[in-house]
Amino acid sequence: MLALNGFVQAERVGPVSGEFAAGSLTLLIGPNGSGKSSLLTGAAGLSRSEGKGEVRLAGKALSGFSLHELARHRAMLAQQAVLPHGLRGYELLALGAEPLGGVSEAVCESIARLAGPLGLEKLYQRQLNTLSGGEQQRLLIASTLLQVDPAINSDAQLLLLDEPLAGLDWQHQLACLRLLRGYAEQGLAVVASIHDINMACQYADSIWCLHRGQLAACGGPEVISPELIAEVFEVRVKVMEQDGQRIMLPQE
Ligand SMILES: Nc1ncnc2c1ncn2[C@@H]1O[C@H](COP(=O)(O)OP(=O)(O)OP(=O)(O)O)[C@@H](O)[C@H]1O
Repeated sequence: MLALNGFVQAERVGPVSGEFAAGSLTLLIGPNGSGKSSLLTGAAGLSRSEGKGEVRLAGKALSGFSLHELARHRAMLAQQAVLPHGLRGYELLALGAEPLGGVSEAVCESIARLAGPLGLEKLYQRQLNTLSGGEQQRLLIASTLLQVDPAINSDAQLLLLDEPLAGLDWQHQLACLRLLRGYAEQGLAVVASIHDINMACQYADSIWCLHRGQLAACGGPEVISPELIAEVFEVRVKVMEQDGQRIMLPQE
């Protein structure tokens, strides 16, 4: 779905080549500064003046999409999303629906489907600047998901999220990961950066591990070995098995 061919962004990331496939959830891991945000920004078509190499969405160069087209084909949650001041929760969600022609009955149904898992109901009428960090993040995730909800946007192809789990409690981290899996199962290419390596191994179809701007490993959860973690993160891990699932614990 989204193909990168020799993608380079300034001196931050690349050259990187690979594909985020339709119908799959790819999770990006890597230490601070390894290039995850730079890669996501390039994949979203938000670094046109700095990016080199080819980025193609469903075969078409991303540089050939107008901003309006991009807004219908892909959505991106930035790591430090700026919240418009003075807005209430429901108004932020309405912004997510803007590229779809505004808040229709179908959009309201989509919001209602997101409301349970992301705990939105108590947030609709609240002013954004009075919300906790995690509450703001839940609204930002909802607004991003709404933009490419396959139920209301037939052009939706790609969903990119930079550290969507940051600031979320466990209940909402799991809800968010389940929603991302659901979007992938409906045919989107879903890509998110994440710092919890065990969660990445549990939920991802494919993991991309970045190290100093390069792809250090790429594939199923089995490519994430203690040796790779030691090399990339400079942390020793102990491996445990629980109910057939491998869990890595960092060691002092
Ligand atoms: N606008 C910028 N100008 C110059 N250098 C930048 C800019 N943005 C990021 N960098 C640098 O590029 C490198 C990659 O940054 P990036 O934000 O992509 O990393 P990351 O993997 O997302 O990190 P983190 O886990 O801390 O969010 C870092 O060394 C960072 O300092």
